[in-house]
Formats: sequence, C-alpha cells, structure tokens
Amino acid sequence: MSVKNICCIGAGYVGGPTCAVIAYKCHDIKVTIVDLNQARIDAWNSDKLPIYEPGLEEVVFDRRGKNLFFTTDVDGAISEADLIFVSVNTPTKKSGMGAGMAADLAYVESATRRIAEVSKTSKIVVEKSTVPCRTAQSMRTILEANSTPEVSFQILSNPEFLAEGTAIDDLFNPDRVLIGALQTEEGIAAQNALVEVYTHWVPRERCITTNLWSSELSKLAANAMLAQRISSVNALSAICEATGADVDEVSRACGRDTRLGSKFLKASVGFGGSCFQKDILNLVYLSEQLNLPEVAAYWKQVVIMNEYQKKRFVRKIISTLFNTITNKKIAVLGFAFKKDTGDTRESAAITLIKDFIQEHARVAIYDPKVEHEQIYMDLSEPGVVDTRKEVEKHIQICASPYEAAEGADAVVIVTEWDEFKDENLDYEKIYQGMNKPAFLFDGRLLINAAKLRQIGFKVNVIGKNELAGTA
Ligand SMILES: NC(=O)C1=CN([C@@H]2O[C@H](COP(=O)(O)OP(=O)(O)OC[C@H]3O[C@@H](n4cnc5c(N)ncnc54)[C@H](O)[C@@H]3O)[C@@H](O)[C@H]2O)C=CC1
Ligand SMILES: O=C(O)[C@H]1O[C@H](OP(=O)(O)OP(=O)(O)OC[C@H]2O[C@@H](n3ccc(=O)[nH]c3=O)[C@H](O)[C@@H]2O)[C@H](O)[C@@H](O)[C@@H]1O
Repeated sequence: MSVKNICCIGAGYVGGPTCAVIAYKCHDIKVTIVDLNQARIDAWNSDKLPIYEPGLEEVVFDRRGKNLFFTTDVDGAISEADLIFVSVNTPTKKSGMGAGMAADLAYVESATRRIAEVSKTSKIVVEKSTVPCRTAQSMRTILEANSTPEVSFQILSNPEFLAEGTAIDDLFNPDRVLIGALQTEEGIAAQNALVEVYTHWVPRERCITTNLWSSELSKLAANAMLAQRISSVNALSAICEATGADVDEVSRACGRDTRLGSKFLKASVGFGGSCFQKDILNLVYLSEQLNLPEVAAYWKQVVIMNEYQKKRFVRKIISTLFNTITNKKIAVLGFAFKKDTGDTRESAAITLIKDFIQEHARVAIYDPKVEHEQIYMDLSEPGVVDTRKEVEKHIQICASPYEAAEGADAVVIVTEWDEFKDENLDYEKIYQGMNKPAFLFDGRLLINAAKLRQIGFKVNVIGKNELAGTA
C-alpha cells in the first residue's frame, strides 16, 4: 500500500517539524498535525510559529494550506488518515509508581485510545514519542481490543533522532531513519509503507528496519550513550581544572581517534534539554524493573555526574567571588538549554540561577530567544504561593548583554549563543560597565580567555586552569 493521508497527534518540537518536513518532501501526501492545545495550533497557523527552529518557517509557510494542515479536530484527522504518528509528550512521572524516573505514558495511552475509538478504517499507528522498551505492546493490546474484521491496526516504532536547533537539517539529511515492526507479513508490509514515505528524500540504505523492541530500545540507547559522552568529558573537566590539563586539548586529542570521533565531546556546564535526563532515567527504571540493579546504577551515574557538574560550577563562582554572592549582581548570558532554540526544558541555567537566588544574589538574565514569561515560570517553584513575586525580587530580565552586565560583579556564560563569542560581543563595553574586579565565567568554552584577560577580566573557564601551561 502507499500512504496518502498522514495524521500526526502532538504538534510539539517533534511532531511539528517532522511532519512539516514530510509534507514539504511529499506533495502527494496530505499531512494533518493535530493537538488538544488550541493556543499551540493557533500559533502554527499564524505568522509566529510556536517554536523557534532555523529553517522551519520556510518549510511550514511553503506547504501550509496546500498539503499541510494544523487543527484541533483530532477525531476528524484520525478518521481520514491511513497512517498516524503518535508524537505526544512522555515526561518523567512526577508522582505514583516510578515517580522521578519512569516515563509518564498517560498521553500515549489516551492518544491510542482515541485512535481505537474513532477509527472506521484500518490504520498504521506509528510510535514516534520516546517510550520505554515494549510500550508498543501496550498500544497493540488497546488497539487490538477494538479491531474488527474491517478495521485492523499495525504498530510501528519510528523514534526521532533530531536535535533541537538543527531539526530541519537533521530531518532533511538524517544519519538514519529507524523503523521497527512486528516481523509478521502485515507488520513488514506496514514497515515498507513507511519506508516508502521516507525514501521520497532519504536514501534507502539509510532506512534501518528492525523488530519493534530493538527500535524502541535503540532510541533510549542512543540518547544514553550521547549523554554519557558529555558526562565523561565533564568528569574529565574537573580533573583538568585540578591538574592544569586543558579539556579542549584533551577532547581534541581523544576525538582524533576515529573509534571515538570528535563530535559530542564538548565540556559544558552540564547537559540540558527535555530528553537526555528523562530518557536515561527511563532506562534506569526499565533496568530496575528487569531486576538488573548494576545496569541501573551504571546509567544513573551519567545523570549524577551531570548534577555534579552544575553544582561544581556554582561552587566555583561563589568561591571565586570571595565566598559570598549575597547582594552581588550576576549577569547570566543565555537561558535556553542550547543555542538556536527557545526551549528551556531542563536548562542548566535554571539550576544555576535558583542556586544564585538561594545565595541572595541579584541575577540579570539575557537570552535572545526565550520569552520573559517562560523565565519567570521556570524559576518559580510550582505550588508555592507568591513565589513569582519572590522571583521578581531577585531577577531582572534584560534586553541586551550590555544591560545585564551593567554594574555586575560577574558575567556567567551559560548558553553557547554565537552572539556571545568575543568576535560578536563588545567585551570592552561589557568590562567598562562592570564592578571591578570584573569576573567572567565561561560554562561553554566559548570565549578566548587570553584575549579577555588582556581587557582586564578575571576569567574562569570550565575544564581549564588559569595557570595551565605556565606552572
Ligand atoms: N524535543 C526533542 O528534541 C525530541 C523529543 N522526542 C520525543 O518526542 C516526544 C514529543 O516531544 P516534544 O515534541 O518535545 O513534546 P511537546 O510537549 O513539545 O509536544 C507534545 C504535544 O502533544 C500534545 N498532546 C498530548 N496528548 C495529546 C493527545 N492525547 N491528543 C493530542 N495532542 C496531545 C501536547 O498538547 C503537546 O503540544 C517525546 O516522547 C520526546 O521524548 C524525540 C526526539 C527529539
Ligand atoms: O531525544 C531527543 O530529544 C534528542 O536529544 C538530543 O537532542 P537535544 O536534546 O535537542 O540537543 P543536543 O544537541 O543533544 O544537546 C543536549 C544538551 O547537551 C549539551 N551538549 C551537547 C554536546 C556536547 O558536546 N556537549 C554538551 O554539553 C547541549 O548544550 C545541551 O544542553 C539528541 O542529540 C537527539 O539525537 C535526540 O533526538
């Protein structure tokens, strides 16, 4: 069979870009992206899309209203579709069994139930969300309980590997597309139908077909291994600071070994984002459930190291500022979890700023893409009365890095936005406006420390010791 009509449930960071690209590359397929959130759908239908992603506007504006549609009519889109992506959120559970570790599958289940209730024709249902291994089995049980001789369902696992900030490039030119299916005749036919969608633009040899469970586990495995590289290099950054080795030099030297490779070895203030921590904890929980405590402890350490890296950076800032930041002004450059996105989920900036506030510092924040309201929401503690007012007392959200640094005792680079590089930002001007001594902490290995020391800054860079090479 050939897919002619696709519905995507969930118009978020994954569903939006992924299915917009399918519409862009496959003019013969009608793609409808649905969500329960009316405001999000309205934004997708407006000039200001709900997420910032380089290249996304061009894709959406080119196909919207032609073969790409955004609507809250979930039932209508399910009824029409022959293939449905389930691309809803799967956050870490906040309460109940597995709280703080297991993935919350409530949204996946409710989307699956909706498909079961509404469908009057056979469908291919594609698990796009990141889920624990064997979730497709639960989806299948729900769907099969509602199937009839006329209406049958095939389940596929097609995890998404795009990274925010490079989503469109990643989708246009993926390293691989992974499609898992039950190895039955019908399962393989459904798998081939989805392969045919992707081969509109992805070379066939990049489409990997596996069984369902390998596909589900590969997604968690890939994220866990990527995050593990960052925790490994961050663990080494602590050794570098203590010894005078330089973490950039160590990364470069190790990365040249082709077995290791040079990518994803950049030391940082710690990884953020909506997926790494969530997916590793998901793997930890899965290991515990399978009664594999050593395996669980192994992966948990990746997350523990990440927390340590953030705390270590805060401690370094406080000790450098003569062991107190009370009433001092700290300028934080960057709030998003990485550059080229407005997403702040699990951003290291949140942990750092909360710690600064605890120490009674005054925090001035600048980020080129994050909405002010989002910053207030992220820094407020849920459920506590008037925390927003408390937060407002301690923070100031600024329109430029210069405004943030005015009268500051320290500038802290938390996100690696290009505009913070020393060739793009006037650090002379920043320095002039600051209290002296003017401290600069680079949590992203972004700036040329020697150059900024010449201006007069006291510079501290993650994974580097000031005396390196000289002592
Ligand atoms: N953000 C990322 O870079 C990546 C995320 N993923 C995975 O993709 C999944 C989605 O992630 P995001 O797009 O970031 O989440 P998101 O939170 O941005 O979007 C999910 C959307 O689903 C909607 N939704 C939830 N239940 C629904 C229902 N029953 N019917 C209709 N709409 C419903 C929500 O309103 C929300 O707009 C997660 O499992 C995540 O782990 C995978 C790869 C990359
Ligand atoms: O499942 C997901 O959601 C996605 O998670 C990550 O993508 P994303 O979280 O968008 O962004 P990354 O580029 O992986 O960065 C994650 C965090 O690690 C940090 N990082 C990354 C690379 C590095 O070398 N050092 C480092 O500290 C980034 O600054 C960021 O805070 C994966 O890279 C994607 O393949 C995956 O699809």
